[in-house]
Amino acid sequence: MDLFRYRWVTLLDYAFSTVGLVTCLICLMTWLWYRKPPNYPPGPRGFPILGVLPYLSQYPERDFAKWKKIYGPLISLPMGWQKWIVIHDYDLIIETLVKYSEQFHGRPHLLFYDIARGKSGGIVFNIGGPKWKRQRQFGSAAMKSFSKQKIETRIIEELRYFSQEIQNQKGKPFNIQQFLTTSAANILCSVVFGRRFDYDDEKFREIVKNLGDQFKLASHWMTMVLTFVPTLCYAPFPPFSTHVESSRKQLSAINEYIRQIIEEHRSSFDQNDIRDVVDQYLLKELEEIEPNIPKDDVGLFLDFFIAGTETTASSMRWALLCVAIKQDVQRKCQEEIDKVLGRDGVPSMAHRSNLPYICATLQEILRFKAVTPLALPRRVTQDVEIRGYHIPKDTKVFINLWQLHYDEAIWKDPWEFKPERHLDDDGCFRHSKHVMPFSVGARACLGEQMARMEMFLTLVVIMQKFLVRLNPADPDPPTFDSGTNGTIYIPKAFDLVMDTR
Ligand code: HEM
Repeated sequence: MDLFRYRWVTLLDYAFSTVGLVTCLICLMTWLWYRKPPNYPPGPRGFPILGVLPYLSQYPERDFAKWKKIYGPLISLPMGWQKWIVIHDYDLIIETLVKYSEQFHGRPHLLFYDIARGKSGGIVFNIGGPKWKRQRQFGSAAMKSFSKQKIETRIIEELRYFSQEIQNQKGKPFNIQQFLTTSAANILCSVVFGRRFDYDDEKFREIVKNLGDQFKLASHWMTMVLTFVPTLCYAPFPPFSTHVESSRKQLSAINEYIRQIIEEHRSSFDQNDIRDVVDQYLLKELEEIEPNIPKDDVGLFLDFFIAGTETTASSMRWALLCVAIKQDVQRKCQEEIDKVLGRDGVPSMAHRSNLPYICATLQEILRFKAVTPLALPRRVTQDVEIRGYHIPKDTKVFINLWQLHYDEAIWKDPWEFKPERHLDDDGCFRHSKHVMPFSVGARACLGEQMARMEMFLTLVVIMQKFLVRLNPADPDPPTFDSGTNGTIYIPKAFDLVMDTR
């Protein structure tokens, strides 16, 4: 009997001490969680471990903008275990990204960034520092070595094939996504690799599809879970392991494709005849200016592909959705083009000054439907003081471009699609520094000039040749809000009817 009682007492002792220990641990974790570093920017505290994640909707940039109204333009957020800050307002964006560009030029370690980064680090996902600076300088010089004129010629050439593909649809409803992505990928290929590919080239189609799938994967809810609770990536069972593995497989297929193109260039390389960006790279490699990049690493070229294809193609899809929904805007674009170019004139960048309404429409599309509402995340590379707040090294940073584009202090009726807001009283186009889809500072988009040229010429060609309508038979027609938010904000799939004018 005594032995029985003794066992019970011991068991109860164990139970009480375990509960006590767990309670202490939870208290300690909660205390650690709620303790902010001294002088840290204000912001919502969220829940222990999960931080503010349970509060976030599918539009985190809109949630952040609501918190900005409570806490001010510089807010701190716990996202899972990670500490983030969010920067709002034009002045603060310039102060941090331009004035303190050295401190704000890093990129964080995030799941898909780590997968895409490769051995050399590349440009887009590079964590920052001297390796990034060297590759960015090379990328920037290589792009500049192509005159605007040359890039323009390649874009116009590609748009001929593109228009033909659209004409081949003969006014039947179709999804334009694949054509826009192929066109954007081809424009990049002709500048970077010196060649384009046919729209029905099997291998190229597969690569373009892989690229699109990468963005779909990055927009998947699982990516959000793995990004903010990265330990789950090491779980050796689905869906965690399969999610990461699919991304790796797709990227390695694209890498292999690029590697082959570089090898072909290497075998026909002539330093007196530099044909494209790859040749520029081989020249540098020969001169041993870039000795730290392993010869088999194609990260830099993969970056151009990832950064330059889906962004431009999705921006154009938003553009077409906007003019399909706003037929009055489409009509004004067409009237202007008819006056300046007629139905058969070949458009060029020189026509820009005579096409103010087209320029205003494009700027409105980039404001209203920026595919990069939170730019790309940055990382603080050294401790820094901003407006009296202390931001420790390695803090992760969101730049809320969406809030700038919808700021009621800057824009009247920001929720309306109104190209006219970018015209002055004489009907001349007014460039706005507050429309910033390419971001600013040391890490601003390297392809801005090319993307702007591509979007301008593509919109002019489409408006000149086609009438764009939503599919009248679509039971669930797309709206301005039919988008999915992930690495970039892309429109959901929709069909268009495009009749020849
Ligand atoms: C409409 C189309 C595009 C948009 C909206 C866009 C936007 C952006 C944004 C927001 C960033 C991040 C900037 C930051 O960290 O602050 C970026 C980076 C970058 N973009 Fe673009 N981009 C577009 C097209 C292109 C094209 C066509 C290319 C290639 C030719 C390109 C190449 C790059 C590169 C290489 C970076 C990385 C820069 C770095 O980290 O140093 N982008 N882009």
